[in-house]
Amino acid sequence: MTSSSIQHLWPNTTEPGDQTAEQRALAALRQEIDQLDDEILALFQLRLAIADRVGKAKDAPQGPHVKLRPDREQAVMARMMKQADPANAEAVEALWREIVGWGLARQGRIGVRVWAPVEPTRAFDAARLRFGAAADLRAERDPRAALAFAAEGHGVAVLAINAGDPWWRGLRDEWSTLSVFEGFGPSSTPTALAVGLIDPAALPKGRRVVVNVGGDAGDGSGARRWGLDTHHGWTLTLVEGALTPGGPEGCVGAIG
Ligand SMILES: C=C(O[C@@H]1C=C(C(=O)O)C=C[C@H]1O)C(=O)O
Repeated sequence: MTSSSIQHLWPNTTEPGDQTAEQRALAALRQEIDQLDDEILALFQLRLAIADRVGKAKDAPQGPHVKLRPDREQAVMARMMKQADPANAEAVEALWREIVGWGLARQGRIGVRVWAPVEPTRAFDAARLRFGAAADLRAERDPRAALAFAAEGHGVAVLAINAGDPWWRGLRDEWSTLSVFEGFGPSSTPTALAVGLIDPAALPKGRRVVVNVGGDAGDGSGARRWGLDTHHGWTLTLVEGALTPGGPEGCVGAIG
């Protein structure tokens, strides 16, 4: 095929002068996007390199904790959401979760084991949104296997709050090194919790998760409490207020 016949088939793609005003406007906008993409790419790669350096500056994995820092991630997300145009809030949240997820992956990809016997895709989707594409997500059939995975420091577990298996009781005894650091659910009352070997100092600020033996009398402070589950005298509760993780109140984490 000769070049003249190509010009004949696509007459408007040859010379800029042959383009319509609409095509020129479109090309100019795409050029703007290309330039922005170049800037975003340069900044993203710079951010990844800095996340790498942050990882090297941390104690983990020599220490007992995973490199994930929920309090820092909470602060990064809050800063971005405060500045974002409300019309873009959903897009900014999803994108920054990805950005932070890849920042963490620079320090070692995180494994996530999900146990959710009812509506497993819902918990899986929530975990994917929270930890991003960089995370290695897998379903578990047994909550104990997910907890063991987290307790061995390989990654974190996302577990449904399901009366069929009150795994959360174990956070007071055999899994006491693990902390709850995230809640997932359609409302502010979570239906699944994320647990991991999180440095207690790095737990998010906000509502505390409490596992109590022998009912939920409260601590007398009048702090608001939301009961999440009860099983044979054990309760799983959310409490507003700064209880100390590992303290006698039975505080096993925080979900912000
Ligand atoms: C970069 C860090 O490590 C991880 C990655 C983060 C990020 O990319 O912003 C934030 C918290 C950590 O989970 C950090 O701790 O600051």
